[in-house]
Amino acid sequence: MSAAREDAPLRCEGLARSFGGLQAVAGVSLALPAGQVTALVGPNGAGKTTLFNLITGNLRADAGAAWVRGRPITGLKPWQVARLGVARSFQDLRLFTHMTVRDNVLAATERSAWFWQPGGAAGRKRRQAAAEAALEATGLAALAGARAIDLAYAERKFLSLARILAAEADIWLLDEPASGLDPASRTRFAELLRAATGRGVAICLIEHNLDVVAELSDRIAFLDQGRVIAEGDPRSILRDPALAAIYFGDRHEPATAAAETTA
Ligand SMILES: Nc1ncnc2c1ncn2[C@@H]1O[C@H](COP(=O)(O)OP(=O)(O)OP(=O)(O)O)[C@@H](O)[C@H]1O
Repeated sequence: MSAAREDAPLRCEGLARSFGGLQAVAGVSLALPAGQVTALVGPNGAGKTTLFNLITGNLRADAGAAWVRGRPITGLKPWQVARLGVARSFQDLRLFTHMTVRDNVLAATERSAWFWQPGGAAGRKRRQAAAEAALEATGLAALAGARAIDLAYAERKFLSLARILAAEADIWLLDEPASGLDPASRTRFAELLRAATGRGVAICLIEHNLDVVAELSDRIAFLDQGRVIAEGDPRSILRDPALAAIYFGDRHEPATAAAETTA
């Protein structure tokens, strides 16, 4: 194994999980380098969200292991993984919809409180400051007193990101964080990611929009049928015709395609 892989803040080896007869994740080994955005790309059902769930402890792995800064996390509960500095967002956002924007962000700081922040009044103050900074950075400060349920779609996406920012984690797992964002919001989102990688955060992003992937990612891991089948530089992966065929659902073997053409 390369030194870079060993040094990565988050690393997994041979993670696997099936549901009944379906092998959703079939032995994934992956490292997330500090200060880089890794896009997890692949067709629907490739196992991307399941992989996140295995890393964060939301699902138990059948096989394999994962480490945060060299510490084994396999078998830990989600809150224990969070307290090691892994922050995660969900496709369905999972906000506390009837709480205020500020309280949503504060709740995220509390989950990560033990190892990262001092306790008592000083800890509370620091968490409040982190929450306010996250609200500022995501453009939500003016909406801090609004209920999450009353936010527009893009604002909810930024609230989800503000929760991640406030947790002061150095590993971010983001499940389709940019989907449905208008171009201006996407630019703001890209700036926030760049600022985070500039601080050394390791980011893994599940993303279906390949323009967003090209714009945001430093590297791609291409997942298909539960396996990483290609990994590396976005330009070469996005130009690979075989991967494009898998991504867009055209899995015809040449013989089959010929047979169909002549039928
Ligand atoms: N809890 C579950 N029970 C049964 N099957 C599941 C469960 N979670 C995921 N699966 C199945 O595992 C496979 C991988 O799902 P997963 O959601 O990880 O894929 P994905 O790559 O994230 O897909 P998408 O891009 O559509 O979100 C799919 O066939 C899915 O139906």
